[in-house]
Amino acid sequence: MIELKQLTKTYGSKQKVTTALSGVNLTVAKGEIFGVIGHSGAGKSTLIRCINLLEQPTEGEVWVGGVELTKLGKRELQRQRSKIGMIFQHFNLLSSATVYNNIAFPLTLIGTPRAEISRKVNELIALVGLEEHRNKYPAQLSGGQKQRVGIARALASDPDVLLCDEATSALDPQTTDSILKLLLDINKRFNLTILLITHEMNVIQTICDRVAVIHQGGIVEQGPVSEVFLKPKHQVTREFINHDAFAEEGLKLATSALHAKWARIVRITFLGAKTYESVMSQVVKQTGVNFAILQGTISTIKDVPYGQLTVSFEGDEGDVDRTLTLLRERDLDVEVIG
Ligand SMILES: Nc1ncnc2c1ncn2[C@@H]1O[C@H](COP(=O)(O)OP(=O)(O)OP(=O)(O)O)[C@@H](O)[C@H]1O
Repeated sequence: MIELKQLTKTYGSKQKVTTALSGVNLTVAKGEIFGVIGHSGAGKSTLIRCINLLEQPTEGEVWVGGVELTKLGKRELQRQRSKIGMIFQHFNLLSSATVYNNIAFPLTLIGTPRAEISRKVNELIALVGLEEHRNKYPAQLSGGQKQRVGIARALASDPDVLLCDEATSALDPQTTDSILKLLLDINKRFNLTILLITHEMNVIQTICDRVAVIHQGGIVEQGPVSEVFLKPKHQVTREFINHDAFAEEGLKLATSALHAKWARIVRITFLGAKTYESVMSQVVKQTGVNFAILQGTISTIKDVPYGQLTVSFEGDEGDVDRTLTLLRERDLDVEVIG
């Protein structure tokens, strides 16, 4: 649905050139929710603005819905852009227009008949749950309600693609959750392709199918969210996931407190239904080794459960090796880390 080929964007003049994007290749499938995560200045905004050509790429191609946007003239580009909705971190609403008129705005611009506008806007107001607020102005709304108006406005022209530019970054965690649920709902309901940029790992984990990590204008890692987050390869990805220095410190402390003279420290990753199975206890019963849990997480990636345990196995070396083999045979990912 979206394809970026060797996308490069530089700013500035010959004296001082800033390369915001360098040779980016990315493909987003129809109906997918694709997240791009990166630190400040990594190139996220530039990337998303290049997709609807709000920013003109310096080199490379942008394809949306099988059409190469970078080749189009002004009028045809305008037409294709109507199929790409966008929402923003600071909502970008018209402060002097009501909720109803903000949502109606794109339809009014293209001369849609009044009755049709009324039907469509009422439908969208119900979809985003703002029935009680239709005649209010943006200043009378909370952040979450403003973003709901932004989403309804973006959907007014029945887009195939929705671009989300840090859409929840200005919202508190609870409101963020409700907006993410709404995005997930419209993705499923309309099979809408969503590309979002964020610096929040929680956003990716909650709604994205695939993720790309952007650093210094290049994609350093991409793939299904579970793969990238459970087996991060690049340092920047690790920073997003491996989070707190506390986790590392905690592991060091736990390791130094181990009683056994000999222990093997292992990170075990469970994905899907396996997360809730009693595989560990069955295997250690069989091999007779002891274990201590040093660290652990059980959570979900989108709606798939996963668990990650750091465990120290103590006992006869051969028995511990057999334990690891049996765990691998039960399809768990087992990584020896110490
Ligand atoms: N209009 C501009 N003129 C010159 N340089 C720019 C311009 N816009 C962005 N840049 C530079 O391009 C690089 C990427 O910026 P961009 O805004 O895309 O990053 P970002 O990942 O979205 O950051 P943030 O999360 O802070 O918004 C930065 O070095 C930035 O300073």
